[in-house]
Amino acid sequence: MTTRHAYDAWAEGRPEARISDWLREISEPDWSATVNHPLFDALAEGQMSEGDFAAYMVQDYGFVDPFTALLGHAIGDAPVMADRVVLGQFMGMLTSDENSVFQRTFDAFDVSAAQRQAPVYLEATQAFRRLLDETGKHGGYAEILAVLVVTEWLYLEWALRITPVDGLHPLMGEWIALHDNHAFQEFVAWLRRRLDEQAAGLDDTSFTRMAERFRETVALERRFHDAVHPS
Ligand SMILES: Cc1ncc(CN)c(N)n1
Repeated sequence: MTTRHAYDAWAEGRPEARISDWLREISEPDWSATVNHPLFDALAEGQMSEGDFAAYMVQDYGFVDPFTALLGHAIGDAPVMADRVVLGQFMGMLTSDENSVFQRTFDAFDVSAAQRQAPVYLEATQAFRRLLDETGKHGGYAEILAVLVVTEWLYLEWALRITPVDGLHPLMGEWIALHDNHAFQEFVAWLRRRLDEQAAGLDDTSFTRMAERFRETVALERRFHDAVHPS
């Protein structure tokens, strides 16, 4: 199911076939369960308490830390300067605008020093941290791109799906806007294009490993959001 042979069979008769579309399709039902997660509806509808939002952001900062390191690996492993430029620009946004939303959320919602310095991470957060760490250290560029495509494309999709209510807390609005803007859409389109190109050149074993990493990341996204927003 995750082999190049399976992809070739899927692509036959589809002139517009893209590896990233196939990866997404073989990651169902976890993909749609994450995009349509009730956490994002609660967030957009103003139904999420400030405490729950802060708790989600504490767990998500536990994701963002090794995610930033993963992006560093991507910049280092990229085959060309043009990729380093795009990834470096995203790194700039992540470590400035996005980091600032976390810090201001922790300040605004009185997240304690203990929770900031030594947070207790849920099992799902710990599993995600391990995946990001392992992929950065051992995965190689195509596998790293597979993880980045999942994490960013999923966040773009839920952000495009929801409509924030008027009067939403400004920090919640900022969190949504970070994932629903033109520059982010362009970045996700670029990530998908580069994954399609890199995956096309992989040998069969690396191709399967990349596809499994993609599916594993989608499954972890679902698990993470189920854990931070149990229904
Ligand atoms: C768990 C998770 N996945 C993805 C994203 C978007 N970078 C995020 N902030 N958190």
